[in-house]
Amino acid sequence: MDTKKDIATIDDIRLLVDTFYGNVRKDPLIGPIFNGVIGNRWPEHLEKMYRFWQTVLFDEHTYFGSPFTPHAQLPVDRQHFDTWLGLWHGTIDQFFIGERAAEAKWRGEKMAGMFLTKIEYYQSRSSTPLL
Ligand code: HEM
Repeated sequence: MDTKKDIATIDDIRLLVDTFYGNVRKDPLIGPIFNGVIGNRWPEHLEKMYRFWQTVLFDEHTYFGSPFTPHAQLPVDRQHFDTWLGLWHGTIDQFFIGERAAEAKWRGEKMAGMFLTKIEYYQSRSSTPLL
């Protein structure tokens, strides 16, 4: 029997975010990038990401910031975003099914696509982004 349910509470978001970044940290391609920048600030990053997804999925505005800014100068390309998305979709599917689960995947895809487009734009011009 399938006991999966939709993403419905902040505890669901915590479970999703904690498991996802646990997988991210262990990934050989993107793990070192995250760990290198975040270092010992993981609790702070996770708290921020709970608020980010709470804002995106539940329309409860607890996240304030500019999501793209910390990504602008990262040494990443399509492969890194594909890895990120593979882990994101895989973690969602591990626990959840439903409309919000589908929206979380779709939002992840949209943001990853937008970040990649901007990063490639800056890289192709070797310019410093206007933040
Ligand atoms: C390979 C892909 C990615 C890498 C390597 C990456 C890396 C990072 C790192 C290192 C930070 C922390 C910066 C810091 O606190 O010093 C960060 C923050 C963040 N990331 Fe990503 N990220 C990736 C993809 C994404 C995607 C696809 C999303 C959106 C769905 C996202 C959303 C965010 C948000 C909201 C923050 C917090 C921004 C703030 O400080 O307000 N990231 N990311």
